[in-house]
Amino acid sequence: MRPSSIKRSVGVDLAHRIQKSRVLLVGAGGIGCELLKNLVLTGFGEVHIIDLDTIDLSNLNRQFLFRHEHIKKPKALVAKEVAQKFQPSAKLEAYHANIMDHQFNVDWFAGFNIVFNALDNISARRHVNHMCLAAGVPLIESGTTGFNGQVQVIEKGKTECYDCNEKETPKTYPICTLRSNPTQPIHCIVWAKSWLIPELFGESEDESGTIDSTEDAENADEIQKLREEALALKEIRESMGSDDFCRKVFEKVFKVDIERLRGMEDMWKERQPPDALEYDSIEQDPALSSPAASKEDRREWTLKENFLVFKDSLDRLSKRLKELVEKATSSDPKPQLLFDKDDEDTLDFVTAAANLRSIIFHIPQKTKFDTKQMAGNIIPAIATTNAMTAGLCVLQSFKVLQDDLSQAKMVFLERSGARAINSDSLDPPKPGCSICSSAHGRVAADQERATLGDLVEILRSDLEYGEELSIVNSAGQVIYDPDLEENLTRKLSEPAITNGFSFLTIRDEDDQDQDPRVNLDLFFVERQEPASEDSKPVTLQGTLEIPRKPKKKNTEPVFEDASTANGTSGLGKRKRDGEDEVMTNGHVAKKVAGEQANGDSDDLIVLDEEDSGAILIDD
Ligand SMILES: Nc1ncnc2c1ncn2[C@@H]1O[C@H](COP(=O)(O)OP(=O)(O)OP(=O)(O)O)[C@@H](O)[C@H]1O
Ligand SMILES: [Zn+2]
Repeated sequence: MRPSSIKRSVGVDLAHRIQKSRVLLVGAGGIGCELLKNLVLTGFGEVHIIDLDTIDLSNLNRQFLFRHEHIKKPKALVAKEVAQKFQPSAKLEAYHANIMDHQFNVDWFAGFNIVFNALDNISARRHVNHMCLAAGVPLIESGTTGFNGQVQVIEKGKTECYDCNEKETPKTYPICTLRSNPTQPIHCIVWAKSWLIPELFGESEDESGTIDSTEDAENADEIQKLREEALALKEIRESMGSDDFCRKVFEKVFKVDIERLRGMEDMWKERQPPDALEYDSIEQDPALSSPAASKEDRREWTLKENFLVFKDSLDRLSKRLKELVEKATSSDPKPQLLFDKDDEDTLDFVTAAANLRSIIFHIPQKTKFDTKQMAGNIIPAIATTNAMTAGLCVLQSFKVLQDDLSQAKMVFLERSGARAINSDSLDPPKPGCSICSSAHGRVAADQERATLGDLVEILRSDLEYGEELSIVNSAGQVIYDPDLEENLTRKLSEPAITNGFSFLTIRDEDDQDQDPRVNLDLFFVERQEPASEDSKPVTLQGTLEIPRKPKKKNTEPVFEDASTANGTSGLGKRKRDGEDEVMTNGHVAKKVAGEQANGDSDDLIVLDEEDSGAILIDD
């Protein structure tokens, strides 16, 4: 749009504010491409775009800034280049990087007037939420799932933050369902994707500690058997590349392991026992078929076709791993192949292996197309939902630029209700939210010298903390408390201490009658004044006020909402947690002394750790 048209549409004052603003767009995917186009055409003065990914064929149907010739190029750079053509005078900056890198520190965030989130995972969203709160920059958060979309305006101290409401936890499946007693196609798909592929081409569960027999006494025997099976597969893995590798794998997972399960008669009182497969009889079946069936992704494959695709994809993956191993030097991490829905070899392998297992357990098979959706946790992305959501983000940003938060809304897009677009008033911050009720400060630390002890000293001398304080890093690990003094001499630059120079949370553990302070999140930044010889290794930057913890809950709204709440939204506001439990960045803190704390393993396989749009399939 020409500047004169923008002025006519939104008025001179807002047009001026838009033109003067410097905004950050995080994510150049489905929503991000639409949003960048909107921002540029609306006349936003300066737009910075960040995305860590490169363009994939599957992005082209909706991420309209990208074309075939851009495949494998960085999304952020191409998005900038293409959007620049819409508005040659726009000032655009692109970063092919992870927004969670420590170079994008709180001072960098503070340089923007508004941040727009167009992300696809919870951890990056939470990170940007936290940085924006600390930097005091308004955030427009958005997301879509199929036909549903949501836009939320977040401002420190005025509205709920992204973390005020608990997020859905990822779907997990008990190990025994996956490994011994599958009853649904998804169980076989997750077995192939999250167990068989890692066992053959990645880190085996024995190395990663996925199975823990001590956790579950009832299933201890069965879990011990599963561990023995995994060890036997590890031995077979040694023969990768040999002529009989495929036969050995097949006979192990589709015959020997199945016969053992079939022998456990108690398990099959209520359902048909599994039927092991015979390699030779399938191979000798004269039925006309070939691995070319893998090209037919909408049709169910026959037993023989699954067998041939299994053999062929196992061979392709074995060759790929061999090449990686040959290229790797001794200092490189151990090469491995991981499942990726856009990687044909792993998708063929998962489809065929899952179907063979389904045949064994008398479970319906799935086509390659369906397997891709299920294994990739995909809900089809709808271009129109992304476009409408991106438009709503810009409309909400106008309220922020006009300092008129009382007019800003939580907006929902949905297809099922009476109206496609519904809105709700913004709620004030949740008093129990550990992210937005914290105080935020900045700290500079000399990478070479600064120790945890230096930081503790500054907290006591400059901020008058008492003895009872604890420090938790951004991974949720307690790195200091009065009983954990051994870390005091360790450098802040150690990953196990500061977890990548992100931020540390200081907790005042004094009793209630001592008027303890709220949690303090200290974000690492560059030193403002140049370091001199006598400058301390750790220095607090800027002024810092740390409020005292409220004596009783205060649920009064911070600002009045002038509008009437719209009750027609089927989505409604997100579930409230209503809990006061002190959590750090969503994790209950674990202590770290000496080496990095051991990750607690449980007897569940996580279907997808980070995904925000997981399909919900009941176990
Ligand atoms: N930590 C991060 N830093 C920078 N960009 C990120 C980060 N996490 C995710 N992104 C980007 O956010 C964008 C989200 O876009 P979208 O939801 O359309 O996902 P997609 O990966 O492009 O598509 P799909 O997942 O449907 O194949 C992606 O381009 C992704 O690379
Ligand atoms: Zn909050």
